[in-house]
Amino acid sequence: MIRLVEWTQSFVAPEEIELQQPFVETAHRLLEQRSGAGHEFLGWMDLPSSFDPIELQRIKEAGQNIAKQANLLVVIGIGGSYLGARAALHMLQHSFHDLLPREQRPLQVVFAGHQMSATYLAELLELLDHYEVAVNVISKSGTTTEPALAFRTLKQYMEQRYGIQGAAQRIYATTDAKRGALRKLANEAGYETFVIPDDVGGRFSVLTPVGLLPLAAAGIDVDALLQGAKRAQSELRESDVRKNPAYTYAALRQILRAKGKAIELFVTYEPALHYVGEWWKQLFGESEGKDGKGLYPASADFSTDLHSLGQFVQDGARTLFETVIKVKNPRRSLQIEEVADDLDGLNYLAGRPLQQVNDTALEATMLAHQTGGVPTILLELDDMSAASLGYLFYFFEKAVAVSAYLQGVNPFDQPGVEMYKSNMFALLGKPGYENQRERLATMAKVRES
Ligand SMILES: O=P(O)(O)OC[C@H]1O[C@](O)(CO)[C@@H](O)[C@@H]1O
Repeated sequence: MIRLVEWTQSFVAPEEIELQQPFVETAHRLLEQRSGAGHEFLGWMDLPSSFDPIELQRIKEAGQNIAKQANLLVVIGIGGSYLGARAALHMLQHSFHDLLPREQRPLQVVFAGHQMSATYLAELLELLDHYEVAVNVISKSGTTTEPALAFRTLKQYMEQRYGIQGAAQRIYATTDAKRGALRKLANEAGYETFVIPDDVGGRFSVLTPVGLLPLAAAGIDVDALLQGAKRAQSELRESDVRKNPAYTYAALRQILRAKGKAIELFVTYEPALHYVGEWWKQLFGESEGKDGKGLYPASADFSTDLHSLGQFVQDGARTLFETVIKVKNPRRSLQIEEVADDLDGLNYLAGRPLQQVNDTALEATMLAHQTGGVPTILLELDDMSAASLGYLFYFFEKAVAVSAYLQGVNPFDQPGVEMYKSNMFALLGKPGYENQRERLATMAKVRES
């Protein structure tokens, strides 16, 4: 479902990949034997094959229930508790889902809690009265400020509108089995709850209820998603770097990093994959960007961004390589028509599928960027189905785990995210952060002087 089609061999020779085999073998063993750094967070590896069928059924039923109760589902979460569902909906639903006639989109999903913008939240609140609303609040820790604040506001809205009991029947909480503020609140309020397993970190949680419940509510085939991931789980077991495309990709990235490429640009030619790029950025950024190491994960939508970033990619600082996703069989096709006057001079393309032009743009760009000193890794995704997306999720999860081990870091922690949070708590005056507040005040004075 994903194939590694080619990479720029003038930058990385096949023998260089083979030389990685002993290191890949070690990384593979660390994963399979569950003995590497962060091994307590390897639950994602078996999720597709070991998902509890009763729990899956409960998720699907809750999804159906949401779709009956509501025509608007507000999904509250951030990072790994947000991006997977958003990526899947954006890729699998109609490109103009929001514009479809009402009867063709029985349930609309919107997101909140993925930032702290008052404008965003206030304008969302303004619209809610026009819909029947349900809420899925998702937080593994239950303490993340952004979703917690959004939920405080939404909970109040729901209770005022539907009453405390009525609101409780329309609020679904996805969180830790036992710990955290959200678990406590959900238990006390009597919400239906779903568990994010202890051994699955946020950015690896798309195939848990975190991703599956909103997707089930939106009518996405979650069985197919899991089936695709299951296929990846069984096909990406091979320890040979030449035979396992996830490992070839991991090795290529690390070789390119060692050659001074500091930025990986995730490129798609299908706008529907835009949020897959956003999901991918968190997966790779949080897993690898630590101990002063890592590739900076960036993303771009081509050919759109060729007309904004293209100049830099072709000709700017030579610190980039690209990972390009080509969709082999996109959802739709469209033929370019011949017109009598040919005023736009495009008749030379008449009779050809528009997709052919898109594919040619991809090829032309790869050649141009290679000439400009930008290596490319080309991945091909079969199609834009739920099964292929499930495969893609698992492919990148496996790749990042091995890549991070090759790089010598723990793929499953994110210590660097904490500093902004604790600084913010100190500046906001949260009890317990008084010392830090003083330190920040001193820093501010030094800056002013
Ligand atoms: O689900 P939670 O615990 O609210 O965390 C959301 C996200 O925030 C982070 O902890 C980073 O701030 C991510 O790792 C995580 O995916």
